[in-house]
Amino acid sequence: MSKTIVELKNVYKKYDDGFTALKNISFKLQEGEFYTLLGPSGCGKTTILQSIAGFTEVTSGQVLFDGKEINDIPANKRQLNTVFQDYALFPNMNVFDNVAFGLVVHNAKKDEIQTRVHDALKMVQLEQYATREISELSGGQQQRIAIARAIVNRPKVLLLDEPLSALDAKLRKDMQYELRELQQNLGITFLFVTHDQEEALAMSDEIFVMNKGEILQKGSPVDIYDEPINHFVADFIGESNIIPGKMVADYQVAFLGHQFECADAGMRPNEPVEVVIRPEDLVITTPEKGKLQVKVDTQLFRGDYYEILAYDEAGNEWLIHSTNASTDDAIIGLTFGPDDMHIMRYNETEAKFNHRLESYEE
Ligand SMILES: Nc1ncnc2c1ncn2[C@@H]1O[C@H](COP(=O)(O)OP(=O)(O)OP(=O)(O)O)[C@@H](O)[C@H]1O
Repeated sequence: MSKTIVELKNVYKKYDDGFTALKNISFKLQEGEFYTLLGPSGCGKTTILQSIAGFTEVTSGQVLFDGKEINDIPANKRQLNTVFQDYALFPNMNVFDNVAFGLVVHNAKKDEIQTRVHDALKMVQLEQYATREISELSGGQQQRIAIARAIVNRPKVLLLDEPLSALDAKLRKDMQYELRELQQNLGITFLFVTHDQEEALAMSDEIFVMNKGEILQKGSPVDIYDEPINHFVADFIGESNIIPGKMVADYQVAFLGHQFECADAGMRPNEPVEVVIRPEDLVITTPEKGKLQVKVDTQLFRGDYYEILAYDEAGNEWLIHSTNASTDDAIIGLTFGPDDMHIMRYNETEAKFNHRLESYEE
């Protein structure tokens, strides 16, 4: 049974100018797991990290570490470390001295510093770079040194604020693999911040989706992708077609003048809903065989699939991923199964959504 290492209970943060950056944030981080705070710019991700790190005071609520409240414990006494977006390395020190810095400050013994710096550099595969100057390293190597510097103190929790955002696309992908592997090898809890949904889906055990100072949904990448709680989450996580409809009865939804069997239940008869269908779940067929007919507008070749943009008669936009090209202006049929549709209730909270899901899955 894993243990809770960090917990936020009903945390609010109001800045001096009166702006409320965090509204009633509660979550638990278990030991050894990889968590991601995901949301658009300005939603409060960094403010959460700073509240845990001790760089900002919360206005109300509790921050707990290992079961004890740490609201009044200064940042340098907290058993965690932060990796910043700009790495914050010391340019006038070499790699060894950068990584050793935290240990030197804590008056560690010389041979212990040697061993621990060596171990940390080995972890990030840069042990042969100890005497290099920071300016002689690539962006990816500097990133790894920043991580080595953070793990040398063997923190129980590592906070990472958009640590990959300065890297180019290819290196960023490589570093995603490396970071995930490093986290698994170290067994440290990672709390990672990003506004990149692909990065969050690829790396995390659990994602907290945020918007405007609130956590809208918590869950595994698969849960969040397959069962988004509302329009914002469905739209923010991956691409989706979101069509207004109504729930006729349990497992029966209607939209665009047709009724379809679906996999959702627990709503009022005729309740207005939104139907989410992911572009990769739509299959193109002839207009006669299709459950819906749409007219192709444009298409883009994306390497391993075509991204096809089409419109239905009501003017709704449909995004379709297909391995076959289509023809501009062609009328095509679309098919999809009951499990390819996810039904969202307007204004449903995460707690109510989970309760509804449990009630009909039992
Ligand atoms: N010192 C401050 N005083 C007033 N408002 C602040 C202060 N620091 C941050 N904010 C505001 O709080 C909100 C949340 O900021 P935060 O940096 O946590 O967002 P974020 O999700 O990390 O954004 P980004 O992805 O752009 O880094 C923003 O609207 C920001 O303008």
